[in-house]
Amino acid sequence: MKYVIGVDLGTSAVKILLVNQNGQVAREVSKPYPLIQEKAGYSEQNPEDWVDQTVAGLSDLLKYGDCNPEDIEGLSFSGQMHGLVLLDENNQVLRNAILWNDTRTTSECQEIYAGVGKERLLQITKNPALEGFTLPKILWVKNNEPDVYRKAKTFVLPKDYVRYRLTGKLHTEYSDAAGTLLLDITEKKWSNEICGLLGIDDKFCPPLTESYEEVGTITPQIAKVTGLSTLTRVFAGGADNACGAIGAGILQDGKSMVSIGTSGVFLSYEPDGNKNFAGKVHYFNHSAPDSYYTMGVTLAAGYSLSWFKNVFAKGAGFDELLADVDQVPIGSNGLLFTPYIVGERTPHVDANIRGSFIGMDSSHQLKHFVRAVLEGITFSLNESVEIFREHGKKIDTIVSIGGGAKNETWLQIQADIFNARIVKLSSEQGPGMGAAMLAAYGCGWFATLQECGDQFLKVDKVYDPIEENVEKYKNLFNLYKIIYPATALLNKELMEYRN
Ligand SMILES: Nc1ncnc2c1ncn2[C@@H]1O[C@H](COP(=O)(O)OP(=O)(O)O)[C@@H](O)[C@H]1O
Ligand SMILES: O=C(CO)[C@@H](O)[C@H](O)COP(=O)(O)O
Repeated sequence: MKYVIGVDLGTSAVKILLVNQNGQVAREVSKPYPLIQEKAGYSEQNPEDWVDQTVAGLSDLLKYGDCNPEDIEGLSFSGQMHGLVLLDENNQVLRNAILWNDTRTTSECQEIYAGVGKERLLQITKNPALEGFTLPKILWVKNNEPDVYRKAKTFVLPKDYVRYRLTGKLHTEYSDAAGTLLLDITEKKWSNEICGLLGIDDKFCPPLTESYEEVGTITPQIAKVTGLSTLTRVFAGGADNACGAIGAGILQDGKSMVSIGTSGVFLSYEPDGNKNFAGKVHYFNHSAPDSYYTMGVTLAAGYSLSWFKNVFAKGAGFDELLADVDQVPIGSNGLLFTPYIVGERTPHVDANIRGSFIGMDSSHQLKHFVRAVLEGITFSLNESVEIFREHGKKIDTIVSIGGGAKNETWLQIQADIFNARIVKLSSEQGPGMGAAMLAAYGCGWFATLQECGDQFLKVDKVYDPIEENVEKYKNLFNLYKIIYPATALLNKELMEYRN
């Protein structure tokens, strides 16, 4: 039997899947790493932690999996998007990576608009300047850490750095380049115009390739420590949402998915880069050939739940924490939660907004708060679904992936709030599966990714919306939407009290 490996460099952990030629997951390993949050709005990770944990995970996979290393034909990557990894002339890391959920760059976003112009930026990149994207982070280092910036010769995205350490070859690929705000996404070229207007040397941008291109093989040194073969072919891989979409079978017009990982995403396939959403949703190159996707992003989706668990139920597992939520009625006995604990992106581009529990009552117990958190995260994603529907998209079926797809009650809540059929696949690890599919396609096992999906992806269960619940949630959603405008000013004023 032949195998491929998909490495998903998530925000909470690296998750590695060993997948056989039939698409069955033969073994999976997960290795966590910490977030570094020095101040409110800051979010960093040490790239060395990613490398160490990926190497440790691959070693475990090889040690305890019963497959011959030579039978692993290909390996590819999926990675958290937008994170800035700055490298010097010897490709040494210059500082911690600044992540996608770091919002320190509001003034750099203004600098981008002032230098490039809002309209021109949207024409070239199809996206607005958001704090989470890579370009504002590059400018932040330029403005605030000039000594570090002077030494920087190039940058890459998180999974590109790990791939570099495994192969010795440095690249990025279009799906992650699209999230930098430096790519002309329809021309598929770094924008010399944006670089020029913002004083960035265009040699600073790394070489570009396609997600399914072979970029190298495993170095002898990495082969020695992990047990991998130096013959295993390495393919570039993609942004986690592009890979998640591949792993959820979002490969044709009309297909949509929701992903609840650390962030939350509602994503829809686009056959071309020519639609106009006026920057209200993100518009990026897909990792599948000649295609795109659009998405709305909730910054703290699964992260709101893990934050809640760590603060109020430390030591409990997710299954234990969620065990009673099906006994709590819709609306959590009059308790609403907004998941803005690190600011928000869609539909409210606001680095200052913070979360709320509205309607706390002395009768509320832990389970009411937990259900309110699940409902609030899902309401936030429904604001993205609403934008797509307002733009004429028909959304009646949504594939659900990520950690949030592990819980049955939450899947039914998704069906009822989105008013759409929710499909759960046999593996909820969309991004890792998408990376494995890119490797399988790159190895020539299938003529198209679609053919690979037909073989690899299996529906486990579907959840249909329940009419009575849909009606109740429609009313609650209208109340939920009042919270943002009602709390925006309050949260702005509270900014000075946050460290
Ligand atoms: N059993 C579970 N039930 C519900 N949610 C879960 C469960 N396990 C994990 N999660 C949620 O999934 C999130 C992690 O999802 P994952 O897709 O692994 O994230 P990432 O790719 O960002 O590292 C956690 O923050 C948590 O909110
Ligand atoms: O910033 C975005 C997308 O624009 C995030 O979706 C990141 O790509 C992180 O993903 P997860 O770790 O939550 O999967």
